[in-house]
Amino acid sequence: MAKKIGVTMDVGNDGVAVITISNPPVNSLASPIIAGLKEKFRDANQRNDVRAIVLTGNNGRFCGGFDINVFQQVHKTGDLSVMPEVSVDLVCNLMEDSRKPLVAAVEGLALGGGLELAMACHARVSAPKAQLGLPELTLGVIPGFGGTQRLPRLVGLAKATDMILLSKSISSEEGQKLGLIDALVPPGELLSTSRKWALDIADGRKPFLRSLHRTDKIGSLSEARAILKNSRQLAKKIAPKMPQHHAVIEVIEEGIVHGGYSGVLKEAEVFRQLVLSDTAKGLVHVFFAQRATSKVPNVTDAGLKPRPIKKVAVIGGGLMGSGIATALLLSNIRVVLKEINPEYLMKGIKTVEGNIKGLVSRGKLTQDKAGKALSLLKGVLDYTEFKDVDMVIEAVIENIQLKQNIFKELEKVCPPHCILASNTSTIDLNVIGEKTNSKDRIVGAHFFSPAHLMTLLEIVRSENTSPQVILDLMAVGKAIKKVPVVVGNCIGFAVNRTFFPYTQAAHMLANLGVDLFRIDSVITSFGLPLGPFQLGDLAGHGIGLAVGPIYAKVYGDRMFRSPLTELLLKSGRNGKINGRGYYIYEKGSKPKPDPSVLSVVEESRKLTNIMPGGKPISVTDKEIVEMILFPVVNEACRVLDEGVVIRASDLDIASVLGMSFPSYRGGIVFWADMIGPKYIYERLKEMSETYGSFFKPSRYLEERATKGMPLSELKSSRSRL
Ligand SMILES: CCCCCCCCC/C=C/C(=O)SCCNC(=O)CCNC(=O)[C@H](O)C(C)(C)COP(=O)(O)OP(=O)(O)OC[C@H]1O[C@@H](n2cnc3c(N)ncnc32)[C@H](O)[C@@H]1OP(=O)(O)O
Repeated sequence: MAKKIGVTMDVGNDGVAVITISNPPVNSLASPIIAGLKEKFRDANQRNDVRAIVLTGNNGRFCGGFDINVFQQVHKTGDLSVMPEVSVDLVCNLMEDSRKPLVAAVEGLALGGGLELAMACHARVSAPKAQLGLPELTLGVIPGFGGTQRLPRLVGLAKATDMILLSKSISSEEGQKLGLIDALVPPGELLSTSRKWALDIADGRKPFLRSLHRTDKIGSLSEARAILKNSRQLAKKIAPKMPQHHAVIEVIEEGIVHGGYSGVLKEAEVFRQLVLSDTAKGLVHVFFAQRATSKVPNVTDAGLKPRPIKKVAVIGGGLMGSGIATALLLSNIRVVLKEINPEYLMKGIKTVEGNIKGLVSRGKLTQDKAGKALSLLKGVLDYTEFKDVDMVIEAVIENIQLKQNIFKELEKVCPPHCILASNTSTIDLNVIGEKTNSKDRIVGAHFFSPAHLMTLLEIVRSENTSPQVILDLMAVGKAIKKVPVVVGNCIGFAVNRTFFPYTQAAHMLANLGVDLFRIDSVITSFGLPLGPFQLGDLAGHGIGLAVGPIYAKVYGDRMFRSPLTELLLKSGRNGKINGRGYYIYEKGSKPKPDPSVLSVVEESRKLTNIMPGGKPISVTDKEIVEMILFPVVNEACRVLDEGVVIRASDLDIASVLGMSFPSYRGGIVFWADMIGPKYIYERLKEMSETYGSFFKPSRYLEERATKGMPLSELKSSRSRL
């Protein structure tokens, strides 16, 4: 059925015109909606039978904000003319300065431009539990319909800057306490109360308040300056690299110093600059890329419905298993945690308890909810409880035979509908299920550590996994607040496979004589939270040593065999776990670079002997970024070429959520396309001529570079999905 898009106006006998936005699913402000609003407000202002106006949204949602597709259009064309002129002629002139009172009837959500329209009304009536906020900064822009000026005038400067900088939504209940919402009424009374309110204003029984003209919540100039000083510090702390966080404070300040209207004009000017920034391009891409992951051909469009998953068994109470169990429990799913002996089981349960207590102490979970979550956990030592589980997630050590035996056993003890998932990060799913007749219900559920905090869930399908099983796991993933990305079966899957050259390249650079702490600092300046060496410390070098040969077996042609990890372990450094790696880890203080590790690096350099003429190479910071991240792009090309992901943007999301690749760079493929495949290809070619085949450009990259095509444009190729 075609979506009904438009703006309607119904004028009642009471003289109230109800203007309704319809643009499913969130009533976003697409160009025809904005044009429709202008037309209806003009009409309502001119008609003699209209005394007052109510603005609302269809289907229980007021408005999810400006249509983000328009930003994407601007990014593709660079043409700003598709951005409508709204903030003055619609929001100020036709709405706020209208002689006829205007009331917003809010339900469901009023976000971004949606809340901005509501704030331009002369009063706001809301149904309970509506979500109110200005999340524009998450898209690399700032509010553009006067929100930077009206929110401070309605809720006070400190609260407004907090909501805007942190893109934090509040409920309509909180909105009422703050003065953003004038009345809270049950949904059934929303329109009648709003109509009455509008007429009360028209008849002088209630005040005719124009938000932009208000000053009562702003305080003195010196108070305002003190608040803005704190905001600047907050922006510096939470988003040092984001231009929009700093720009929005300047815009708010303009309005405080020179008045709201001046602020509105500055807001429009700054908005136009920011919307074309690389940050906005990256963040808008990530917004759509994340939503695209929920569309999986032949799975989500096959007319299937997810089956309910009420009870899940987790095998293995180690770091991963207990993290997975925690994530499930927090979403009210019953969990059976299985271990092989009471000691390990107790340790697993304690870890789950610790995870949950940690959330309580950080204010992220109430004591009540923590108690409820823990009451859903049952520790077991045998398979009796498995007779009615809907899903099993195996999270034991990476041992092929052990996993094969477990799956063989699971086939016997679990009901036939039960999904059999493995949290393996390296072992082929076909091998894991080799000894079973249940290959259609075997699937990879690859969580990232710590599993209760990291949002990515790689759902790994083999050629035998059934669409129903994939759909069910996607639904569980969403229920436990993860972003599921469906990927194909290969060593390392999408994320670890794409990023295995990250550490390798770093080791090569260190062996070529570049200071490892400099490498980490250059990479964190680029935007990753941890450089490759600190990341290695966090994962533990024992793991690095164990998985190395597995990768070497399949990707050996492009591996740099570095002795560094082995030497590190020999010198008693396993990373954060034992307090020493490249850095020193002490409780309560930040990791400190350990200068004594340099002797280990020297030993490695002697063994590899790759420094040209025995002398350290000299590289710029830009070259360091390229030498570390272009090999990652090169592997991403292979992942795309082999069809390990459905679409390039899935790899972007996977890199952002699984590797913390900076979201404002849009993910690994988006970033590479911004630089241009040709440049990357040429640089890798030069590097491979100087430093060897580790850098050799892949066929896919070469082809894209020669044809001038972006990496993200997939041809239907050797799909594994
Ligand atoms: C002066 C110079 C000139 C200036 C002129 C310009 C000035 C602009 C100033 C205002 C700027 C803004 O408002 S910027 C926008 C601010 N708003 C936001 O950031 C809200 C973003 N949306 C969300 O957070 C969420 O989608 C939310 C609304 C809570 C609903 O969440 P749900 O989980 O229910 O659903 P989702 O899966 O996320 O979304 C359902 C579908 O709706 C789409 N969708 C959601 N919000 C959308 C939006 N704002 N625009 C387009 N599409 C949107 C998603 O892509 C999905 O599409 P499918 O995947 O295809 O189904």
